[in-house]
Parts: sequence; C-alpha cells; structure tokens
Amino acid sequence: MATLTVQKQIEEEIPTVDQKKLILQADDVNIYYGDNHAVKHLSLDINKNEILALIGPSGCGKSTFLRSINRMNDLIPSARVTGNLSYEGVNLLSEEVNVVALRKEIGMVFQKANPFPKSIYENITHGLRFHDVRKRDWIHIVEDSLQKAALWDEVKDRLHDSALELSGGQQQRLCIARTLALKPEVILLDEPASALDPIATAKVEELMIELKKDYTVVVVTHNMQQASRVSDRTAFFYNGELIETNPTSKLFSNPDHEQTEAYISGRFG
Ligand SMILES: Nc1ncnc2c1ncn2[C@@H]1O[C@H](COP(=O)(O)OP(=O)(O)OP(=O)(O)O)[C@@H](O)[C@H]1O
Repeated sequence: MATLTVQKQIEEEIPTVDQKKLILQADDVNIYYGDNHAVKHLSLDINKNEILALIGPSGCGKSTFLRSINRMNDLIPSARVTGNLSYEGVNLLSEEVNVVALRKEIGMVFQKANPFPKSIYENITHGLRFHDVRKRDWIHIVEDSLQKAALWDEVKDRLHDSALELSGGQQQRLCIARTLALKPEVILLDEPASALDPIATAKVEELMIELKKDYTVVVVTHNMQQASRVSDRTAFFYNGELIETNPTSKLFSNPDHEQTEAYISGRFG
C-alpha cells in the first residue's frame, strides 16, 4: 500500500465498520475517448472477497471501466478519466500513484490468453524480476501460483516446456497463475472464458469461485449464465451508464429496473 501513494492520504482514512469491507470505490467516474463519453457518472462500491460481474450489451462501457481500475486506459492516448476511483482509500487516478505497483496489487487477465512465448516456468517468474523477489523463492511461487490456478497437476512435469504448447484453457489458467504470482489483492477478468470450450469454461468458473476466498474478483462477461453461476453481485451497464447493481440472484430474478429486465430476458443486447 505504502508504495502506491502518499502516506498522508492513508492516514487520513479512518475506516468505519462498513468501510472495512470496501476495497474499491468509484465515485462519479467518467471516461472519455476523445469526444466519446464511454462511461458516465459511474458510482459503485466493490467489497473485499466478492465476485462482481459486469454485464450489458456490447459497447456499453464494461471493459472501459474495468481497465480504469488498474489504469490500463493510460495506454490509450485518447482516453481521459475523471472522478474519484479509490482503492483502500487511495485515489487511483492520482498522478502520484505508482502504476507498476498498482498493477501488482490489481492484476488483470484478458479475453484472449496471452502467454509469453517462453516456458511455463518463465511465464510465471517474468513479473517477479520487476518486484525484487528473491530468486531462491521463485520455484515456490511457481508451484503455489499454479496450484491456486488449478493447473499444477497438469504441468508439474513440464514446467520448462513452451507455454504455447498448452491448450487454450490451460493457457488462460496460466495467465491467471502469472497474475497470482505477484500476490494481488484484486483480479480483473475481461471475458476470461469467452474463447474457451465448455469444459475449459467450467474450470475457469470453478477457479473464480475458489479465488474469491483470497482475492476480490471483478469479471466482465457476456454470458449471463456465467454471471449467475459465479458472481455474488452483478452490475448492469447500458449505454455507458451503470443502471443497477444488486445481489446476482435478485438482479436475475427481480431486477429493480425495466432496462435490466429487458436485457436479461433477451429483449435487446
Ligand atoms: N481503445 C479505444 N479507443 C477508442 N474508443 C474505444 C476504445 N475502447 C472502447 N472504445 C469505445 O468505448 C465505448 C465502450 O466500449 P467498451 O469496450 O468499454 O464496451 P464493452 O461494454 O466492454 O463492450 P464489449 O462487450 O463489446 O467488449 C464504445 O463506444 C467503444 O467504441
């Protein structure tokens, strides 16, 4: 935490009982690509150790919001973010935030598995060299991360084989293991199973449920069954606005808003 930003900001935070559960808080967040107002006045609380699913039709701003949580939008020249987005009380949008340290705490896995063209072992250890981890600890971290990503048993005898020889589902779990090696607090998943077959998808879903014991998970998904199977709460986005956030069972059975009802019943999207 201290590496992230100014100590003063942390000291000023006196958590109340409710705040102790909060890990991320968006307050009137707006995201623009040039003139395109892609995310509008978004306010949302995310609790520790929950799985929050972001759903909504294509182009409604889910991935844009997800990427803002670990400042991936910084890499897009036309992107601009306003408002307040805080992680354990620290404003992530502040220029003083160390983005490398932030991305260690808030890791991200993308839709298409993107292992490096290196060995399984090197994929996991790649990020460790940037974070002062002692080399003699690497093998333990490799095993631990692969165990947590439910991949260890499948690869323990071929750690030095190319990651590109793994199946698509194994590559995606390897990317999750690579993120876990950096000991994050939050894991952002952008449609992590959309390129996978049903068996590999089921493994990734089981893994998400396992991960929430230790991490907070925010997942963008087009698959409403997936959202209802894995998430504790679901946020429905439409046209750049957050329409509704509710416990998943409520949102899918008795949503508060007509637009949510129309979307989940397949009337648009
Ligand atoms: N890199 C980018 N540069 C410019 N505009 C972008 C960029 N990424 C997204 N947008 C625009 O921002 C808006 C929201 O897109 P975003 O990808 O966040 O939606 P989404 O809900 O995640 O959609 P999908 O489900 O199709 O991935 C769209 O109008 C899109 O065209």
